[in-house]
Amino acid sequence: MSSMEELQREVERLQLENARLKEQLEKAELNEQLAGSRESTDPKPQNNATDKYPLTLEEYHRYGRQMIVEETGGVEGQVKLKNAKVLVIGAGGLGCPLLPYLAGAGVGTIGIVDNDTVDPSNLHRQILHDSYSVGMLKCDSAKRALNRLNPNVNVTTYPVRLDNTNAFQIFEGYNLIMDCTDTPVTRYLINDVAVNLGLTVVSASGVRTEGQLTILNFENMGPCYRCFYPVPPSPNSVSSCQEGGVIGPCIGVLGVMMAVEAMKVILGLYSTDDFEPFLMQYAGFPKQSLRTFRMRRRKEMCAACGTNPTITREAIETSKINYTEFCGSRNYNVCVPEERITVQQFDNEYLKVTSPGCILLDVRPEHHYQISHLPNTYNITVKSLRNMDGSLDELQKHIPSVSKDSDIVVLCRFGNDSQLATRLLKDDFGINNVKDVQGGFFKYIDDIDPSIPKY
Ligand SMILES: Nc1ncnc2c1ncn2[C@@H]1O[C@H](COP(=O)(O)OP(=O)(O)OP(=O)(O)O)[C@@H](O)[C@H]1O
Ligand SMILES: [Zn+2]
Repeated sequence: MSSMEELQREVERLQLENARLKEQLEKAELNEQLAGSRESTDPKPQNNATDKYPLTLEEYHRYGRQMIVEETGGVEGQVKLKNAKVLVIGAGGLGCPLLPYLAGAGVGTIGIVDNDTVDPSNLHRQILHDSYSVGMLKCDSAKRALNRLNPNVNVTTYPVRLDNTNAFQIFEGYNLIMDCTDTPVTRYLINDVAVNLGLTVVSASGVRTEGQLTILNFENMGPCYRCFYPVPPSPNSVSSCQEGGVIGPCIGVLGVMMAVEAMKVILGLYSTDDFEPFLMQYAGFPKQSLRTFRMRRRKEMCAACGTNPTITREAIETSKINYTEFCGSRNYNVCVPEERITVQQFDNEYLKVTSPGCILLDVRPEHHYQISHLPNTYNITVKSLRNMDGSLDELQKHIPSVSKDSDIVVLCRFGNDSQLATRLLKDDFGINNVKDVQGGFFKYIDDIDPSIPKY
């Protein structure tokens, strides 16, 4: 392990320790407050739970509307919710709508894992946070909101990145895991740790206008994530919210559906006899639709939950299982340094002076281009370029002046797609003088002209 990794581990260990100590302090303070208020105002508390009434009067009042729904099992169900310990990983697009419904329903203990801080671009969908929590740890912001919603709930925060070394320690003590994260790397890790500990996982994901939801390793007998996806998706096919965008209420619906499934698991509405593995797919656009597919049972050969598992606790904790390697990463670095220019060079050599015959090509999707773009640029996406199969005639339909001798500078959002486009233009179209702008349009905005809108 490099010294940087060691330092990172140490920082995470201390953050965990810090979270635990803060928790203890808060509990001690709360107990002191309660003792004080009992002494002064209520020497003989009337509303404590008893054998006859297992909930406090306040709890009967608070949860009355859901207790009278027959499916919840009334008071018995409410006690199950109170005793439940649910760990939510990710307080983002899924975690934000999920968490208040868990707290509101009276789930007694909620753990939240997230190392990220609130960014203004999160707020259209991560509505547990608000404009005043920008810059705060999402864990702290979420905890503050949940405490206000329902002070009966015990909220523990883990402001760390979940990884091979801390996952078992964090999961132990919880009876249900909610996967609200956004990358295959973390999904496989959560699955494998949950399988090893025999924990059920409610898992969802979504991007743009759609998403999906399932229950994994139900009661340690249902199929796991690896039964469904033994090999990870190609890194090029995985799109994040940052790249693909996301509609707030569409991902919100999935977070809320996760809360429904969590309640059903806790209340015992699924049993090992009748649980049928499923995958629910939701689309918000153009018409809202919800389809549920029946899935296969556990795979005997599954590396995690099968009869001879290779993904053991030891293999995970000693990092024999390398999730980043397993899931792979995109190879964008397809241009050599001579094919790349900095945003300063771009500004000085191409924008400030008129270089005759030079073509500026922005390869972002059209609706991105419409939000903001530089003057005198053409807009053709990488996909469209690829579909032209290297035909200069096709390219001339969009850029009439283009020839094999043209001078082309390519620009995209972050400087990844522009490299792919540079390769296509040089290798497939045979245009010799093509350069890509490192860091893309956003780096240009950051370093040269911050008055242009960024999204
Ligand atoms: N391994 C992990 N450990 C802790 N938190 C994680 C881990 N993986 C993902 N998360 C958290 O899960 C949340 C996922 O939220 P979401 O998918 O809405 O994306 P985001 O990262 O908040 O936003 P954007 O993709 O727009 O930058 C994030 O808050 C992220 O920090
Ligand atoms: Zn499996």
